[in-house]
Amino acid sequence: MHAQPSQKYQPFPAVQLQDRQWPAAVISKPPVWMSTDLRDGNQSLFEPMDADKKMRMFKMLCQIGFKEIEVAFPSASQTDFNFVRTLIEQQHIPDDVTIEVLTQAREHLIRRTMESVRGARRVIVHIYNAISPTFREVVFNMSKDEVKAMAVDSVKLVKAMAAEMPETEVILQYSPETFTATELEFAREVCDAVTAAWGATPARKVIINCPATVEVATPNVYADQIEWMHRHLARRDSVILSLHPHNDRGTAVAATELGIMAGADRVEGCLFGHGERTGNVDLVTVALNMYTQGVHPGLDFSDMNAVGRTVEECTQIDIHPRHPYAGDLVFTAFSGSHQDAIKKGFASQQEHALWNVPYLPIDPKDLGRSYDSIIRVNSQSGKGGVAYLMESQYGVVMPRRLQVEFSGVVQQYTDAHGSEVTATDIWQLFNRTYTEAATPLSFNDYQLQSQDGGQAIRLTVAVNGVATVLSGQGNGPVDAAIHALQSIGVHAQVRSFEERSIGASASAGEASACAFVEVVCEGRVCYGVGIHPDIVTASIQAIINGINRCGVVPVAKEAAVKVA
Ligand SMILES: CC(=O)SCCNC(=O)CCNC(=O)[C@H](O)C(C)(C)COP(=O)(O)OP(=O)(O)OC[C@H]1O[C@@H](n2cnc3c(N)ncnc32)[C@H](O)[C@@H]1OP(=O)(O)O
Ligand SMILES: CC(C)C(=O)C(=O)O
Repeated sequence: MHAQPSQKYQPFPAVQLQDRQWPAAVISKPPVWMSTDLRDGNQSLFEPMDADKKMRMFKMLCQIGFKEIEVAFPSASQTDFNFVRTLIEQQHIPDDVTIEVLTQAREHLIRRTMESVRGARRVIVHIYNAISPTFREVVFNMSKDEVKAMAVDSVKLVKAMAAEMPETEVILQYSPETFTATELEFAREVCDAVTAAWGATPARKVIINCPATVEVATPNVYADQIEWMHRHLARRDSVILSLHPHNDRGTAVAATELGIMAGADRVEGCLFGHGERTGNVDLVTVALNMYTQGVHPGLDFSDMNAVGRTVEECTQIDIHPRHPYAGDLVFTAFSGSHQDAIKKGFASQQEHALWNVPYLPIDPKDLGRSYDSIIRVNSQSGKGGVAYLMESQYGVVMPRRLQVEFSGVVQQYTDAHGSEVTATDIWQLFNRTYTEAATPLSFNDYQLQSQDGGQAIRLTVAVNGVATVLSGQGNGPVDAAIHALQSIGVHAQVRSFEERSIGASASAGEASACAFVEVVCEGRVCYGVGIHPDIVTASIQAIINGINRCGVVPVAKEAAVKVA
């Protein structure tokens, strides 16, 4: 890198607009959206879309709700020309959708473009020429007047050709390409000349599209430029003021939002920000940002996964896992405090109340995303995340002290393995630790009888693999089992006992009771868990697992009856 970047690059000059209004504006309605996925998006792919992919993308854009779609640069290739013809001749264009075609402001290209749209019901013909000083001097070697004439002559040609095809409603769009790098006075002069040459009226508006062909400044500068145009363009009531931001500085979304606040009526961009270099503005993000402020964008992303898949297949470029609203990881929290807050947020969220879940700016369900991957566990995670997965995937709601204990077990595992643990891994770890602590004692069977206002139990256990029948009495089955175990020298107390039902699920099996017992034995305190359709069996299994985990060593007592 240059040691003195100021010797190579200069700061973008501020726009003289002292009384700018946009900073206080609020976006309260969506702009007109124009998807240029099939043009700007397409022209920047390794492999431009073939006819099938273009059609697939076109149909999806219609389904999402785009009413204006730039479908091709027809003079660029036969594929593009034919695609426009197919759309028109095979009547693929819904009544409420207007296709758009792009051409340079050059006569032979305009003629070819107009030929491509013959027979269409309605079409936006989009002409552009670059007008900034660099293009005037370096690319065209033209004066300002010559560059303006290039635009105006092209408009006149489109107008004349449109008059010869009365069956087609032709809407004119003009883009002063490289607008953001152009003197504002000159940009306005060219645009006003275009508006006049077209004869725009409030009933027959012209679209003036001001592109950030290359994003060259902070988004507030773009907003100033747009507000300046909004306030200075002639016949503003006959003009649809449009934005076409690129993302060279990574601020296209911000520039678009500020541009709308500054007075723009319309936005051009691509899904997931495809387009030249760093891409066009991502329309998904702009639209859903609006949605999260309570403004419906008029575009439907309720099956985001399907939209993402189609775009990936058509462009052959993957969506980044952290791409706003759409990436695989954007509804995922790995870190403990985030997981804890999300878990609590879900628990307190009422069905029809305003959305208020920490760390999630949008309800994933609104985009057809499930909650499944919201919490994922690695070494950065805490008890909340582990508890969330146990509950959401297996229906097991752990008592708080068990959450703390088990999260330590998971932490040891993630530290040892280094990578993410799945819900299945956690479930296996849980069972290995709490429900399958089968030595030295394991539960076989029980029989209960009411006796003297309490319960008498006949408990069959295996002690180091040897089946043994024990008897005991108590004020309930748990108490009776604890007493029965004393006959083999196991002196345990129950410090806490909770039993919950866990619903039938693919992972946990049939509907069951889940007993969590905190056992004090041999000077240690350990949880044991039992899961079984029968609640007494679940409780006794939990006690025995807890006792085993305490490291008990049972001894044979006379009261114990060995079974052959
Ligand atoms: C910012 C944008 O994304 S604009 C859209 C850009 N998209 C594309 O270019 C994709 C399709 N393009 C093409 O297929 C071709 O470039 C065509 C059909 C437009 C033109 O093809 P060619 O005539 O072979 O010219 P070529 O591609 O070499 O471009 C150079 C010509 O374009 C002109 N040109 C270059 N930039 C511009 C511009 N921004 N505005 C108008 N004319 C331009 C040049 O002056 C030059 O014209 P000349 O041959 O009369 O000197
Ligand atoms: C043709 C224009 C609108 C363009 O694509 C650009 O300036 O980026």
